[in-house]
This record gives sequence, C-alpha cells and structure tokens, in this order.
Amino acid sequence: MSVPEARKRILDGVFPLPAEVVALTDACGRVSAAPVISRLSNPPADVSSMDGYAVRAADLSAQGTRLTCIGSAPAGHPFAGQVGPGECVRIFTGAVVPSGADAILIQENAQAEGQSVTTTTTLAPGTYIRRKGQDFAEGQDIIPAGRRLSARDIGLAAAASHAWVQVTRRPRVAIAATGDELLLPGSGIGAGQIVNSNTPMLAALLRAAGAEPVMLPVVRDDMADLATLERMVDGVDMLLTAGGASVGSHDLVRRGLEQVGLKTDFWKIAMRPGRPLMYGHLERLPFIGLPGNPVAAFVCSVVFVLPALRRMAGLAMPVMPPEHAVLGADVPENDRRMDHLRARLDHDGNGRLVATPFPVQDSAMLHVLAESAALVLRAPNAPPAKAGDPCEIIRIDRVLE
Ligand SMILES: Nc1nc2c(c(=O)[nH]1)N[C@H]1C(S)=C(S)[C@@H](COP(=O)(O)OP(=O)(O)OC[C@H]3O[C@@H](n4cnc5c(N)ncnc54)[C@H](O)[C@@H]3O)O[C@H]1N2
Ligand code: MOO
Repeated sequence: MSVPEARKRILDGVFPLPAEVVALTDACGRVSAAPVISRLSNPPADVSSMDGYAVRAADLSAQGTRLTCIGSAPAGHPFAGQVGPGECVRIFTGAVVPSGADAILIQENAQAEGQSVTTTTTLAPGTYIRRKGQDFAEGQDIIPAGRRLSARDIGLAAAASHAWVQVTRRPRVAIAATGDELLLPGSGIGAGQIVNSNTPMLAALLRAAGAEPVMLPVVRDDMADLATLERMVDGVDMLLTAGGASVGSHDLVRRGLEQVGLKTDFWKIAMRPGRPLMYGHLERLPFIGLPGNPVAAFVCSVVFVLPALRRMAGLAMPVMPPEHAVLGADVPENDRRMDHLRARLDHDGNGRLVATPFPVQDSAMLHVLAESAALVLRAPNAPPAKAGDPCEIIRIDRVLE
C-alpha cells in the first residue's frame, strides 16, 4: 500500500473531537470549534489617529486660520459638546472625535496661544480619523471555525471583547512502547537491554503538536501483557504502540491486540523508514502500530499521526502540502518504497532553502534525526537526482501547523 493510500485510510477512520470552552489566554495553538463573532465594532467610534486638534476641515484656509479651542478630548474622556464653526478641540491619539469635527490637525502644524490655535494647513475631511468599524464591525465573523489560533487571533478576539473561546478538545493519545529489552532513561543497562527513547520522544512530539500524550508502561513481547493494553485506554482518543510490528516471532503487537478485539485495517506499507506500520480499530478507538526503530516511529508519526491529530482537531486541511527546496547533495535512484531522507536545512547565497540528506540513513540513528530539520521526500521509483535539483520536503523542526 502506498503512503497516500495508507494516510487516506487513517484519516477516514478518525473524526473531529467535541468542543470545550477555554480562557482566551489559554487558547493560542488550539483550534477554533465555532466562528468567533465580534461583540463590538473596532474602533467602537470615530477616533483620532494623531495628537492635535479636532477641527472642521471647511474652516481651514491656506491664507491662515485662527480657531478657538473650546475643550480637550484625551483618550477615554470624550468631549461632550459640539465643535462649531471657527472652533476646535484639543485631542489625543485614540480619543473619540467630537461631534461637529471632521478632521484632525496635527499639533506639529498648529501654534497654540491660550485658547487660540492658528495654522496655515488645509485638510481633507476625514484626515487622521479612524472610522468606527474600519477594522471590523459588530456581528462580523472575524475568525472561522477550524483555525489553529495564533497570537494574532488572540489579539483579534480580545479586541472583539471575547474572554472565552470554543476550541476542540485536545486529542488524548496513549503511547505504549513494546519490547523485553526496554528500560527507563537513567537506568543501568544490562546485557541486551536498551533505553526506551520512543515513549518520551513521541510524547514530546504529540505535545508539541497540540495533543495530550498519555504515557503507558512498557509492554513486554508477550501475548498476555499485550492484552492488558485494552484495559489502559479508557478515555483516550487514539492508541499508539511502538515496536513489535515486524515479522519476527517476537513481533506480537498485531496478534496480541487482535485477541482483544483489534480489527486490523492494514499492515505493511511501501515506505522507508516504516514499512511495518499497522492501522486498525480497537472497538471505536483508532490504533496505529508504529515500528520500533525510533527514526521509523518518528517519521511515521509525522506522516500519519500528526495529520490524524489535525483531523481530530477539526482543521480543514489535515495533510500539509510539502514545501520546496533544492537538494544539497546527489541522491540515488529510489526503489518502490516512498523514502523520507533525514536532511539538514540551510539557505544558499540566493536565499534558496537547501536540503542536504545525511549520508547514512539508518532508521535507528537518533543523533542524525536530531540534527535533521526536514525529511526529503523521494517518490517510489524516483530517478537519481543531482545537487541543485528541486525537491519536496516535510519540515520536522516545527510541527504545530
Ligand atoms: N525479516 C525482516 N526483518 C525486519 C523487517 C522485515 O521486513 N523483515 N523490517 C525491518 C524494519 S523496516 C523495521 S522498521 C523493523 C521494525 O520492527 P518492529 O516494529 O518489530 O520493532 P522491534 O523489532 O520491536 O524493534 C526494532 C528496533 O528498535 C528498537 N526499539 C524498539 N522499541 C524501542 C524503544 N521504545 N526505544 C528505543 N528503541 C526501540 C529495538 O531494540 C530494535 O533495535 O523491523 C525490521 N526487521
Ligand atoms: O522501514 Mo524500517 O523503518 O527501515 O527501519
């Protein structure tokens, strides 16, 4: 099965989560579950964009004008009266333009002496006035549903007088590493043992992508131990395992979960790294069985799990289109598995993004993965390509999109 087909099958089996209400200040990075409708207009009234004098444009003449200043309008303290012919009001940036005035004379172009203000400037009506609602109007749909909220959106919603917003609930994703050889980081390592790097790495990735990881204990390569997973997933929205996905006689995850009701949708895809990926449902719970090699587990999470999370979050575009770069090194012809080459990213002298795959692409090499900022995509059976040729990449140095 191809990577796009596998991803489509996964996306067809996951659904947007229900909404919850959060404080606006906690909403950055969350996904709006309903449109945000402005509760007022911005600005709420015609306001001055400069410090100076609110005047009647028709009063001003290039031959010279003398006006009588009848009051003052600082921001937050509107002038209650009316500006009549030959009159002006001292005004400051952000203050409401008094009735009768239709332009702002900036103070640099005016001379004040007592109540008297003189100028030789002329102004078109509307000069230096921000019109009521010029940014947005009351009742306007200012943020659509299904948008990842940025700091800019938070500012906009605040200006529209929202203290709370509706967002989709964070997906809760259980992660279980499997393998008799696995130990917690910090443990003393005995013969044949290795440290479980997958659980902390995947938890960090999921958290950075806006999900709530639930780290389950390591599961042994044992049918009875695997069966216990079914009892650990109450209240979660997706189950991930890492390891035990391949064809070895100790790779038991699929059979171990099938004995407690897993319906396998597919197993094995034309992808490198990550050939033994599994997908199915345990009752209604989507299950993705990641390969144990940490780089394969990471790459499969980027390619399949993050789009599934985006769909659960209610984003309209679960799969981000690949970005463009040029190759920083020659790459050989590809075989029939879609490849994801771990690569450095730089800019060349022309400002182009250059992706340079690391010479060794072993799916157990975490140091190379950590130094990589992108995956260079190599289509099945792609011909050899030269340094400088265009290529498609998935960035892995930022995952919240
Ligand atoms: N005869 C074949 N052997 C293998 C095939 C195959 O098609 N035929 N596929 C290879 C590929 S590709 C991959 S990827 C791996 C995937 O195997 P598993 O998913 O069964 O993973 P394990 O055997 O459990 O582990 C593989 C490797 O990764 C280490 N590992 C496992 N879990 C963790 C963890 N939580 N933290 C750190 N490292 C972990 C494990 O010790 C192994 O070294 O299978 C190939 N074999
Ligand atoms: O597909 Mo495996 O992921 O080469 O290590």
